[in-house]
Amino acid sequence: MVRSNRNVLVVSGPSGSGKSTLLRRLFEEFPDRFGFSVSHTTRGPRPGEQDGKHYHFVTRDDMERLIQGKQFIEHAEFAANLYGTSQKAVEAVISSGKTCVLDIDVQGVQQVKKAGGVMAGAVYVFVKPPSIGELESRLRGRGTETEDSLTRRLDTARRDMTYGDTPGNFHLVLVNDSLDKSYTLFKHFVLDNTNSISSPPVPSSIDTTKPEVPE
Ligand SMILES: Nc1ncnc2c1ncn2[C@@H]1O[C@H](COP(=O)(O)OP(=O)(O)OP(=O)(O)O)[C@@H](O)[C@H]1O
Repeated sequence: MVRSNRNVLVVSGPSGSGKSTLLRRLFEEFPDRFGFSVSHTTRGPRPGEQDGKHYHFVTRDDMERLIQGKQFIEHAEFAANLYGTSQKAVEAVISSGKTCVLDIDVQGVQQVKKAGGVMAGAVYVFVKPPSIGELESRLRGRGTETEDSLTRRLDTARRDMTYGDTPGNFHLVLVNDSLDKSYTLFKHFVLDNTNSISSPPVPSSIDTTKPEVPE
């Protein structure tokens, strides 16, 4: 059951399912209500990137110490660098009066569910494509993938969809078919189910899962 903290919204789903597209619209429409947390990374800053704004830039030693101290709700290694989201970074968004949005992959979801602390009672949304074939054409259309990376993303997507479709893993499973329709459903679900401390999530007509998220 969602117990207390409705100020954290986790959005997950296969790469290319449309998470960024839906969240971009949400942030545009409600700039004061939602915020992303600032991640930590051990990679160096790129030109124009500011510490504390784009990332918290830290050494690997410092980051490993923080991980040992359970300061991170999730972390992962990409291209020989560590990346992660700290409890404090999420708290900072909530303290500013906003719902903190985490756009994370399924592995990240599995980690944050074990994190406790600021994640207790977070709301979980899974965005899925109408089909794997449609996902492939969107990823091709986005123009960001090589044949290799496309094959990897589609393999991962099949696994992610099994996790997303498992009852109890998400409060809302949203099939992103028509973008306007999906955005409207997403927006209403999110507005109804975040920043409201006392009541459990309202099941949506397209919620194929029970409103229960195992810890
Ligand atoms: N409902 C939709 N109908 C058609 N195309 C869509 C829809 N939603 C998103 N797209 C397109 O699909 C592509 C993938 O969307 P997007 O980049 O938002 O996915 P994502 O889940 O954020 O992926 P990643 O995890 O890789 O960042 C984009 O080109 C986007 O414009």
